[in-house]
Amino acid sequence: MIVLTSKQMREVEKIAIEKIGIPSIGLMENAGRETALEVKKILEEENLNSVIVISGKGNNGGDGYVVARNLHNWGVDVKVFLTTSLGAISGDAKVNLDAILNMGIYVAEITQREHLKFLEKTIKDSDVIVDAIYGIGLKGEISGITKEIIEMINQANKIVVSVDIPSGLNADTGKVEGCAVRATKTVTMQFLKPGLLVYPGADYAGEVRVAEIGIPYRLAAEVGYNYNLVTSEDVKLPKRHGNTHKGDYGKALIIAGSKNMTGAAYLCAKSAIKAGCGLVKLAVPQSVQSVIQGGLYEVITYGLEEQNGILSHNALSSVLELIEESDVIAIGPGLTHDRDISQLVYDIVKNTDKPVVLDADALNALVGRLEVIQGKKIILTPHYGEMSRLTGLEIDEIKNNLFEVAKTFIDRYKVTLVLKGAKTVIATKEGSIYINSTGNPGMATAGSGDVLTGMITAFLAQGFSEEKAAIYGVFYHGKAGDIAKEYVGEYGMTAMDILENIPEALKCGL
Ligand SMILES: NC(=O)C1=CN([C@@H]2O[C@H](COP(=O)(O)OP(=O)(O)OC[C@H]3O[C@@H](n4cnc5c(N)ncnc54)[C@H](O)[C@@H]3O)[C@@H](O)[C@H]2O)[C@@H](O)CC1
Ligand SMILES: Nc1ncnc2c1ncn2[C@@H]1O[C@H](COP(=O)(O)OP(=O)(O)O)[C@@H](O)[C@H]1O
Ligand SMILES: [K+]
Repeated sequence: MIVLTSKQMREVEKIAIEKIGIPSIGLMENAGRETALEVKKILEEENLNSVIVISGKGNNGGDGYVVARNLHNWGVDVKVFLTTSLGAISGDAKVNLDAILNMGIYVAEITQREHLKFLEKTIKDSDVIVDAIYGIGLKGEISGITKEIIEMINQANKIVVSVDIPSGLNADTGKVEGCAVRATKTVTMQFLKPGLLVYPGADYAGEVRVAEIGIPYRLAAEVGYNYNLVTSEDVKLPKRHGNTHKGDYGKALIIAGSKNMTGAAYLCAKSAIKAGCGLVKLAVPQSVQSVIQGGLYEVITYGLEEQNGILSHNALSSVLELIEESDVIAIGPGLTHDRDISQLVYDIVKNTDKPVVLDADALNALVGRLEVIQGKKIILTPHYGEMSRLTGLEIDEIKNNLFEVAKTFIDRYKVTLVLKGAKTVIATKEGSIYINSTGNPGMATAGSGDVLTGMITAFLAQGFSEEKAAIYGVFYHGKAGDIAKEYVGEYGMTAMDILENIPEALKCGL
């Protein structure tokens, strides 16, 4: 699903209005009416009837006047409060402000602190608040009286419908600019915005609905959009052809495990098989081979050179031989981290041009010498901690700038990046960003990432590009977690529960 940044949104609006000739006031009418219909639905469902619209001085505020006009026409008790003076309103917003004034709808200015008491009382007496203070025109932090108004909205414990984006949210990053409205529902115009889809923005946006306001969809391609929300529509699975055999679904080699982390290797290999890989080979330290083999009926295991239950650099030639007979490789889950492993991973990556998924300790192994991945067919799957080690950035810096961090990384290394988190972000070599829409907090459990690595590897083995394997792997991993949640809930969910629901998740894609 297409997602536009505020800059791209302005570009499509400009083309729609200036090149195509769609009247801007018509777009505002549609935006306001769509929001009003949403509010009406809520009022009817909850058997409520009074609304307060709080408008700012720009076009977001203009949408608010249209909401008020439509609700008034439908018999709703509606009042409008401005966070600015009436004289400051211009353009299409002014046209709509004049219309509601002419209709006799109540309009008040909240420009001084002494007005706040009255606003507070009106909010208290209203059932629903429409937030039309700022949209995509917000610049910098909110301060002063508007900040106090937003805090008042949040403390009121009312149903809040935000127009386009919750006021105070950065539409591009999801960052809170000083303060932001906590919406029950956000009606966003024509295209999703990135800030609504990642935290903290996603928390503030509540339920998001995209309203069609009359801007042609094709304009998104014209401005070269590069953000996408991955939904079930985007990850349809190809039907398998009858006349095929296991060789057609790929041979994967997984290099994983150590004496204290046999489970990681198990989870990863089993997940690859469950996600449809034709043949999975698992290379582990010799001394743990028999432990890991138990229960892994479908996987061929190899015990390689090791020291104290950890793979040693002497395993390199065996690994390279196994790679010769494989289509794709995954390295990392449960390897542990030491200097020998680090050199082993480095040399494996250096010596192959086949698609490789790098996870967990394989990422730690490459800290400080990432040049080796440059331009290769590589997918990295770091969580924020691993990303911090790879880039030297603080975890908070990564969390607050997911898109920027991901883009800077792929610009430099030209690989595929899966930046794992509550909202996983995938950045592709070509500079596109995909935001995942599945998954739940039950998946914040040890071994969940190993399952993901197995799934991405399986899609790669089945002939998907790195980009598609990453997108499909992340989506269906989340989907398997969502199905697991139906059975075991979030508290008790384990990586095995996710793994066991991979087949059910994949059935949804056919
Ligand atoms: N242009 C169009 O074609 C359409 C725009 N629409 C609406 O218009 C919105 C964008 O409108 P605008 O561009 O007027 O912008 P906004 O209405 O989002 O707000 C911008 C106004 O707030 C002020 N402002 C920005 N940051 C501030 C800060 N930190 N502190 C104090 N004041 C600040 C600006 O000076 C400007 O006057 C969209 O989000 C959408 O709701 C819709 O009506 C649909 C059509
Ligand atoms: N709150 C959450 N909501 C959705 N997905 C989550 C959440 N927390 C974790 N996940 C997913 O679970 C996986 C955890 O991976 P990782 O941190 O590598 O775990 P481990 O190293 O224990 O295997 C990632 O794919 C992540 O996106
Ligand atoms: K808003």
